[in-house]
Amino acid sequence: MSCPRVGHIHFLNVLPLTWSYAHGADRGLSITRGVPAVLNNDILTHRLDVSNVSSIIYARDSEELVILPDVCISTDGDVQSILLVSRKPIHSLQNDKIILTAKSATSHCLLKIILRAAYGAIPQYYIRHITPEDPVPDDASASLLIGDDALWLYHHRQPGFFYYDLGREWKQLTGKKMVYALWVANQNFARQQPELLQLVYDRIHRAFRLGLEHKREVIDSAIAAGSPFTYDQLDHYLGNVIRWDLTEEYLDGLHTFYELAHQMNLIEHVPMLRMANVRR
Ligand SMILES: C=C(O[C@@H]1C=C(C(=O)O)C=C[C@H]1O)C(=O)O
Repeated sequence: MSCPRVGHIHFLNVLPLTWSYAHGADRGLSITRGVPAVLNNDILTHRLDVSNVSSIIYARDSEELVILPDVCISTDGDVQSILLVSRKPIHSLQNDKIILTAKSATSHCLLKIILRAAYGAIPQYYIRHITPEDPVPDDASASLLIGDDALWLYHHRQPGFFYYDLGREWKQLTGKKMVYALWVANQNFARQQPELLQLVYDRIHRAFRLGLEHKREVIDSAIAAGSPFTYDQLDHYLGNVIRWDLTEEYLDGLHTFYELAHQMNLIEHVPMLRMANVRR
């Protein structure tokens, strides 16, 4: 039996899973680590069987994919690690130049929806590599960062910039929860290898549970490995800010996200949320 090829976004927002993979939960899986933009591409080009991907990617290729139930990366309000850093207050952005991190897909759409629907702005967007040390290039008004870069900026704000948490902005705009990432499987893999799909699903669930049971050790080991955050910052971020449960309320938030993205022509249609057929 060949190893299922599984993608893993190695941001701190899935640290309990990363820790468990490093402690044996990766047995029998072939894991590829990467940033969302790369894994998004890898699942669509069939280089992976299952992956943690940007939630907007499912809507762009829903015929080819199924969603793993009960797991996602989401928040109810503040996210801390998806930030717009701006030289101007958000309500004064108009047709300004805004740089979007090259690592993301969902946050690009989220920002476009928020600026258009809440602030009436249609800026010019450019995708570029940006660093937290120099977040807003001289030729731009604002930048969008995600993941550990954004979390670092959230805790190390530089004077002269305005910071906007897109989880909070989304909640203000819609009143809903937001799903940033899903675990999806390629439809062919799901159909042809149901027992391997079940193995991956069970592994991911058990790995999250194990990582959360060892939360103190998980955070200590990240700090010992050089993570530039305090224990309390990560303790709060993991579980109080970032959530991993894909319940009805989160699915409702995801559906609203797809509807607004469709209204703005960011996706061709609002997809049906098709769940993989696994024993839970
Ligand atoms: C909450 C976050 O969500 C991330 C945002 C993604 C995107 O914008 O495409 C993809 C995966 C998530 O890990 C984060 O960046 O920390």
